[in-house]
This record gives sequence, structure tokens and C-alpha cells, in this order.
Amino acid sequence: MLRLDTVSKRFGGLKVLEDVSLEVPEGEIFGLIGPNGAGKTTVFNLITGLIAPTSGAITLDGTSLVGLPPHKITRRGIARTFQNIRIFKEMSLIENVLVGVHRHIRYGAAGLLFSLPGYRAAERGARERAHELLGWVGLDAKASEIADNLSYGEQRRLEIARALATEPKLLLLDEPVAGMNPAEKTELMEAITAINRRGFTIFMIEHDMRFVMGLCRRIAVLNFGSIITCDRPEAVRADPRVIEAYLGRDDDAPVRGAEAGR
Ligand SMILES: Nc1ncnc2c1ncn2[C@@H]1O[C@H](COP(=O)(O)OP(=O)(O)OP(=O)(O)O)[C@@H](O)[C@H]1O
Repeated sequence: MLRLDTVSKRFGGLKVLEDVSLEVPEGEIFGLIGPNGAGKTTVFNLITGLIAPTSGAITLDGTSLVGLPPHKITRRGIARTFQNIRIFKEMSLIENVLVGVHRHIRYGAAGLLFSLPGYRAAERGARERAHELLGWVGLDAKASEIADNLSYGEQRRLEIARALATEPKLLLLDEPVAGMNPAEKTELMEAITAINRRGFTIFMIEHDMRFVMGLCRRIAVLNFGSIITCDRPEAVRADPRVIEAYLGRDDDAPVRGAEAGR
């Protein structure tokens, strides 16, 4: 579905990514791990059009994404969440999700101004969809609450519902469990599994090894801007190159992380 082909990125003289090639197959939960500063978020920023690659190709279902502005990439079917939660804290949950739905549906200006029947039906459909998406992440009961009142874990799930509101084929999650307690992680794991079963392809960056290894079919490992392996979780965990990449760093190394989770 999503392909990166020998993608490189330089910021001035700094080589952040070098010849990164990977493929996220349709229907999968795919993981990207690597020590701090390896270039993971840069990969997401390139896919979503926030920055342009220095060289290489990025395609979604065979069509190039390079050079498209972020909103066009959203329209092609890619949505994302960010490391730092981006929601409208002073708005209700349903309003937060509706913002995403409204961006997705094109209302005619006349429909909006004169509240034509077509517009009203679309608006009703949008609300129903927003409630449905909140239900998927276990938040529909709190639909009219103000987002600021949610716990941290709930805010992260709200952000996912909001991303889904643009009806993506591919959902990018940047460190979805950062800062969550174990109960919140379990709830999120269930929500992500349920979303994937509904047909959404998921590509996540995650430092929590138990989480990423428990969810992903395949995991790519980035180290100093290069992919050192892409394999099944068991193989990644046992790969000496991966262990070496994490040695002497503060990160949660795959081996230690997996053992800690048992
Ligand atoms: N816009 C930018 N300008 C200059 N350097 C940048 C820019 N964005 C990222 N970098 C540099 O690129 C490198 C990779 O950063 P990136 O955020 O992609 O890493 P990461 O693997 O996501 O790290 P972390 O796990 O800490 O989030 C870092 O050295 C960072 O300072």
C-alpha cells in the first residue's frame, strides 16, 4: 500500500535519512522502531508532506505523494497522530471529531448558507459517523464532555478518533502510548486491534517494545537514518544488529523491554 523507495533526507549538511526503503502492506499493523534521533518522525513528516525528501520515491497504491501538500495527502487517504497530543481542549469530544469529518466532506457553500436538505442530511451523517468513531475508541459515552477533562490516555484515543474522521486507508500513529499507564496501554491496544480489524492499515512508531511487538506483524528498525532490518517481531528481538543499535542508550531496548513485559 505505502512504499518508500531509497528515500533520503538532509537538513543542510545533516543526513537524517539515507536510502530508506520499506513497504507497509494493506491491512497490516506495521511498526517502526529505533533509538532516539534515528529519524522515525522524519519518516512520518515525509509521508504526510510536511517536508520533502532530498531524493527517493514515496507512493501510496502506486501513486506518488512527493510534492503534494499535507491536505492533499490527507485526501489521498493518510491520517496521522502526533507525539504531542493535538486536540482542541476547549471543545467537546464530538466537536473535535466533527472538525475532521467536516474537513473530509465537501459541502457546497450554498448548502452551508441556506441549510439545504442535502446539507442537513450530510450534517446528520457526519454526527452519526463521529459518534461511531468515538465508540470505536471507547469514548462515545463522553461525547459531550470537554476534551480538557479527559485523562491523558483518553485524549490520545480522542486524537485517533479525530484522525479516523478523514476516512483514511492508512493511519500513522507517532508514539501512541507515550506517557500512558499500563491500563491505558491495554485499552489502546484493544482499540488499535479493533480499528485494524475494520480494515484500516496502521503504521506506528513506538518505543514501548511490549506494545509494538504485541501488535505488529512486521517491524522495521531505523538506526542513524538507515533501516537495519525489517522482519517479524521475534526475529527483530533476536537480531544482534538491533540489540547492538540499542546498546549503551537510554531507550527501552527490545530484549529488555520484552522481558520486562512478561
Ligand atoms: N526540521 C529539522 N531541521 C533540522 N534537523 C531536524 C529537523 N527535523 C529533525 N531533525 C533532526 O533529524 C534527526 C532525527 O529526528 P527525528 O525526530 O526524525 O528522530 P526520531 O527517531 O523520531 O527520534 P525520537 O525517538 O527522539 O522522537 C535528529 O537529529 C533531529 O534533530
